[in-house]
Amino acid sequence: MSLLVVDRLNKRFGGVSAAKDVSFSLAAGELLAVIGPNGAGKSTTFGMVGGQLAPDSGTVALAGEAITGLPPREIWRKGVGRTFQVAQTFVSMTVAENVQMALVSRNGRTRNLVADTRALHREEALALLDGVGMRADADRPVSELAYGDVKRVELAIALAAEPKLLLMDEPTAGMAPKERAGLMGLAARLARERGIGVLFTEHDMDAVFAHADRILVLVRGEVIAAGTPEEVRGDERVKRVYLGETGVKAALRARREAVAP
Ligand SMILES: Nc1ncnc2c1ncn2[C@@H]1O[C@H](COP(=O)(O)OP(=O)(O)OP(=O)(O)O)[C@@H](O)[C@H]1O
Repeated sequence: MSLLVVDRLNKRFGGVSAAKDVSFSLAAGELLAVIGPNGAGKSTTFGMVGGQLAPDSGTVALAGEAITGLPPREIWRKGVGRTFQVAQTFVSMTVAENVQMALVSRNGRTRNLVADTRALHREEALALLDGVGMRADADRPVSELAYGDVKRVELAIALAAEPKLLLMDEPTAGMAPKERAGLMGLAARLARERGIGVLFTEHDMDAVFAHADRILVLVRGEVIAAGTPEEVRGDERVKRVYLGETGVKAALRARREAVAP
């Protein structure tokens, strides 16, 4: 059974069709990239899966259960996590405390006493930080970290909720190219190891073609192509409207580098 099934979602904003019969599915442990030019409907599609936006029509099902139009908190409880929202970290707290807060939240305990949090779930938090290569920085305040390291901590925070599905909205935005490849590679490895389905948007085509199992191409709210990186790369319509010849060559190079031993 697919982990996520999105069936004919539609959303209009006034005269603009931001999503037109958008359908796709995603398996556990699979990475699906949603790409397309500015205004293609990527954020709208994410919002309808995450609960921030109610679709005009269509359905979203997670592990066979309808979640269409539920509030974001309810969708989160059912196992849909989101990464890379800046507000997710508390900069005055340490790296470990941030992850501990997420673990407390997952377990549904009260967050009233921050002092208690310092002792709770410490070992589990350290194990998660180990997984993202941030164990050595556990007791530093987040405010001291480099941007790329904050992103790693955010990934650990997202994993603390034990999501079935992770929504990653431009995870590498604002990062240097080398850091981008590292972060996406890490997210891909952890998702596959843990059987987490990942839906991500990304403007960096190198990151998309190197790490996505499948790619969905949106243009003006419509899915114009969907398939493996190889299929999408070879799609004439995609080449014409989006990637262009330069993009296709860059994509080929990124894929070669990612699969090289
Ligand atoms: N709240 C809104 N009110 C009115 N129009 C909106 C709203 N949200 C999105 N739109 C419009 O819907 C279309 C799709 O926007 P969306 O943000 O989903 O695109 P996107 O692919 O995420 O773009 P970007 O890559 O620039 O983030 C655009 O034409 C946009 O102007």
